[in-house]
Amino acid sequence: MSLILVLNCGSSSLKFALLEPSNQSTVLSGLAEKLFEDEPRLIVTDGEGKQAGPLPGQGHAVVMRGILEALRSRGLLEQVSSVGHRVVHGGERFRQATRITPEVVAQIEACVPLAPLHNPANLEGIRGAMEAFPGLPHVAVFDTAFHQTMPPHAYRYALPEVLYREHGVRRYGFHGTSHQYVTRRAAELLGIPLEHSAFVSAHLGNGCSITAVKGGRSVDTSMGLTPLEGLVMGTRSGDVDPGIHAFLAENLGLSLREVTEVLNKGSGLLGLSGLSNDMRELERAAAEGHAGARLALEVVAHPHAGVRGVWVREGEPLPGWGETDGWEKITSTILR
Ligand SMILES: Nc1ncnc2c1ncn2[C@@H]1O[C@H](COP(=O)(O)OP(=O)(O)O)[C@@H](O)[C@H]1O
Ligand SMILES: CC(=O)OP(=O)(O)O
Ligand SMILES: [Mg+2]
Repeated sequence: MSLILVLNCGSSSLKFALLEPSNQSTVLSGLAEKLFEDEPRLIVTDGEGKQAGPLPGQGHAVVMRGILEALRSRGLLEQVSSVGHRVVHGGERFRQATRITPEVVAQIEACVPLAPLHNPANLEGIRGAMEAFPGLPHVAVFDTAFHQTMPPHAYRYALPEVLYREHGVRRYGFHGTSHQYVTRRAAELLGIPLEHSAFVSAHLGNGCSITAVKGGRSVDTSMGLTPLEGLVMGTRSGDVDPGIHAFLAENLGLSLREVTEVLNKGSGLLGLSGLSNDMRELERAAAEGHAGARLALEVVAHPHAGVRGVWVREGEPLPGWGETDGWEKITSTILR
């Protein structure tokens, strides 16, 4: 068998799958979540069922070793013929999946400042897998690529033109593979030809984004220059008044790096609740009366949390709604 290993190094999790390309079946898949918390675990699913085991440390590199062991113990290591990597930020350079070369790695590194929670994790996955499978083709699939069809009025910020022209300051959008997949699949299931379809797709996990997809092409999305803009997320603030940076710097003496850290890692559900970035835990705590957890759920359900923003920006009602990733029950609250 000639199998494709697919790796998705997310901000808080690592998901992988081993695929049989001839019939698109999944031979093996797995998930390691809460990678930076106590006692991270790897759950592997194969034909026999699910097996969960502790990981000997935190972070993506440790999970990579766990995945290789899971493949080795099942005699699958030698059957891997290529590796696909989810990469979050590809800037304007990458409009499609791209074979990874040292030059491509350098470009992904150059985008680290634009996706500080993600591109470093993606690079760890790439380096770990390239070490494990040095002779195989590795391909990067970019979150940003699907959104390259957005028109300028959707991707340009109302900022001086020179910032776009010389420094690439624009909306890029993320979770593109996910939005593309769910809207294609939704059109298929509804029997609508893709070119006549129109959907709003919500990707709700630790990172959250919403995208307007018309005729199978992304026309607008909530995430921006970085995956910080838009919806309230696990540890990310989503939209805030841009004046907040100056306020925090001038009144609390925070450096820009510290402000970025607060907005990316200490905000969102975690910041609001003071308890957790995990929707499951917040739902439990809210049911038990935890005030912070309740507030966090109310804030994500509020229209200002941005779910309706893309819809409104697009200017016309879009009939379809697709949803994906971690959150399972929250959408009905949001759409209320
Ligand atoms: N069954 C569930 N119900 C509600 N929320 C869930 C559920 N499972 C996972 N989640 C949420 O999804 C988050 C994980 O999102 P995920 O997209 O898998 O991670 P990442 O964004 O790092 O890839 C968790 O922190 C939690 O908030
Ligand atoms: C771009 C992004 O937010 O990704 P994730 O959901 O993996 O955090
Ligand atoms: Mg995610």
